[in-house]
Amino acid sequence: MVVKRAFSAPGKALLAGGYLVLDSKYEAYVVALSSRMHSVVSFEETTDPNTSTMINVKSVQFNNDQWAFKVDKNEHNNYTIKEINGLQNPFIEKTLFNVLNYFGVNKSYKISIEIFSDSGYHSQEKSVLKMNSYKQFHYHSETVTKVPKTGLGSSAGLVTVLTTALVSCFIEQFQLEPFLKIIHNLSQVSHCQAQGKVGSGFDVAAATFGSIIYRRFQPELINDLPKYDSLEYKRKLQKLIDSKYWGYKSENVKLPKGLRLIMGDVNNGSETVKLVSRVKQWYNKNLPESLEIYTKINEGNMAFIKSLEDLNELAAINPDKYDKILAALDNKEAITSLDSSLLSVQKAVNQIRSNFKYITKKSGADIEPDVQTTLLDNSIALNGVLTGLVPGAGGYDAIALITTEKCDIQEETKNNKKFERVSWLDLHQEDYGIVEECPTHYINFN
Ligand SMILES: Nc1ncnc2c1ncn2[C@@H]1O[C@H](COP(=O)(O)OP(=O)(O)O)[C@@H](O)[C@H]1O
Ligand SMILES: C[C@@](O)(CCOP(=O)(O)OP(=O)(O)O)CC(=O)O
Repeated sequence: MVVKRAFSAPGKALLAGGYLVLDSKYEAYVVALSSRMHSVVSFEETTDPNTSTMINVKSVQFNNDQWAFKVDKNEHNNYTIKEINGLQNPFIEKTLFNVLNYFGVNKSYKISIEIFSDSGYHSQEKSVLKMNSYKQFHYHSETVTKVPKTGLGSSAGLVTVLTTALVSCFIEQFQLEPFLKIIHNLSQVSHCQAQGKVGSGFDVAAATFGSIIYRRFQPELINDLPKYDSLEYKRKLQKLIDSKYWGYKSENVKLPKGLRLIMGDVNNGSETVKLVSRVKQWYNKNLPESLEIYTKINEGNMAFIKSLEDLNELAAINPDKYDKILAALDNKEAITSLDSSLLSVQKAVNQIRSNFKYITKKSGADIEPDVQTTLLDNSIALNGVLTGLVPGAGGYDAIALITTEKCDIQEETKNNKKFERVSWLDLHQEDYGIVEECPTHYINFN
């Protein structure tokens, strides 16, 4: 019998906690985005148990990209994954490798997985929009590695949603909720291995759990895994996923009512690795001053989180007052007349930005370069914009704004030279991480 299921997982924007989140003593504020990665999986047991499991993965939006993986066992009875045409996609390969070794499945399967990605992840230039009554996706004429990315975390979304699809094949009567932790832990392992580095993992955590306050796991958990082809790999992986203490925090949050996130895509290509290494170098060479700067940024991050909580509370206990202060923001009345919790958000962001500006000057890492400062300052002056910052590692890639829901940024910035480099992405913050979707919503796109 062929079983078909579908899942999706969101993209991310790290609003507070960039760089600091690499150290587990600091917390970060991560927003999940409405741009999602989707996987539709069909699986069946093969009638001949001696045939190898075959897993086909298709990403039709990217010039019909597809990979065919044959699953075999090595001399230690661990699973090996080989793309039979020599095609590369480390994110898919590592995901299959870890899920199969974790479950140690004994039967043979035929598994087909289709990947779809929402438009926010990639530049839509030279693409064609196809749709059915439920969903719409952009189709590109190039393979996935050739289409410019916007930096919303396509690989983290891919790994998370693919892990979910595979886990659903190997657990009878699979439901998401009880298995979210296993999915998260497996996805972190595969994503780090495919990236060749252990980052903070905030992107995989947001893909799994949605908008969260995040504190990382210890990188040694993943770094200490033995070599892929070793006798120990499977057992150590199972132990790591099931019984090691990970210690990460993923506490669900949402932006206050009436406020929304707007992402502006400025430039292609992320420089995260280079930026992180420059900041680390600066940090280590400049102790204890660098610690003081981090402490000030962390105070700003915590004040940012607290002021958003205060706004959530105000919206609940005094909705009339709350609506009035948001209305004031829409008309950009004198800033001083705004409520103290709105001012607190702005003050917290200023504290974060000014200290990152300092690091930018001292370290040579362009976290908030001058062009981005100008763009942010111009954006913050617009009606309905509460605050803005460079998300994640910063750099020239993107800006993130918190605005009122009424704010029509497209209209306000239309034909304005100050904003000619920005494309406002059509997305919003989303509470949820992985969700189950209906497989019939992914057919007959025209
Ligand atoms: N829709 C997709 N289908 C197949 N692979 C994808 C898709 N989206 C992303 N990937 C994989 O993720 C890689 C991009 O990951 P990465 O460089 O980490 O970018 P991002 O910052 O968007 O996560 C691609 O080269 C590809 O291997
Ligand atoms: C510096 C960081 O704390 C944040 C980087 O955030 P981005 O959103 O810029 O990341 P990428 O999508 O991986 O390029 C590194 C980390 O947390 O791993």
